[in-house]
Amino acid sequence: MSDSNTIIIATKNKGKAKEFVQMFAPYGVEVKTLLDFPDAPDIEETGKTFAENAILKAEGISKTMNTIAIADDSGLAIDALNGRPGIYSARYAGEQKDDEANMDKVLAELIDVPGEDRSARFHCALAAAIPGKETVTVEGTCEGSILLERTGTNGFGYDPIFFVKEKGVAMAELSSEEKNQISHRANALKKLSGMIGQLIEGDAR
Ligand SMILES: O=c1[nH]c(=O)c2ncn([C@@H]3O[C@H](COP(=O)(O)OP(=O)(O)OP(=O)(O)O)[C@@H](O)[C@H]3O)c2[nH]1
Ligand SMILES: [Mg+2]
Repeated sequence: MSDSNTIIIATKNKGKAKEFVQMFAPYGVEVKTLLDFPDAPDIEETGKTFAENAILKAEGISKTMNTIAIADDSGLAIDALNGRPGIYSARYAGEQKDDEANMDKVLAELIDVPGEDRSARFHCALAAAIPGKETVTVEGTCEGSILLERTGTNGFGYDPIFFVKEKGVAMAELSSEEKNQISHRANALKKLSGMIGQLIEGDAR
């Protein structure tokens, strides 16, 4: 199905796909996503945690495509909203998964919340499913807060309204190289880096 230096990421999200392509490049690994396999099934995200959903997606795709698959389940947890949108981040403003509508909803909900109470963090769970082996799950976070208005044009999702504590700017003001060093996704992937060799298609079988 693919070359030996290829990893399948079980995502249909274009923003995530682009980041994984860049993050795996230093390992000499080519990334394929479900955007390359339009007939891949939609796996229902019925879990109660990021990790449960990542496992459902990784194992679902690994089984149907008979391949190693890594899935990402991620989202934004806002303290003043008791952790919402959390695992519902993609569809927060409705089934259409509209980033602009999702940001508008968050900004409206926080309209009366002052700066010091707008703390938030991105979460990312990655699950790596290898046929015949136990699925491995890792998690990463990125701390920050919710800005009063959109700032910057890079990235995807909620990046324009997320202030990155470590960098002192909006996530959408970071270049992709900068985001991919400090993001929740990058922090999770660092924990998988020791098993990249095993995850390359073909090596584990
Ligand atoms: O500003 C952001 N910067 C990020 O780095 C980021 N990572 C995740 N998110 C949000 O969380 C949802 C994931 O939901 P999710 O894990 O179910 O993915 P998805 O449904 O978009 O695609 P898939 O991977 O399931 O195919 C996404 O749609 C976004 O709204 C992000 N927002
Ligand atoms: Mg999803």
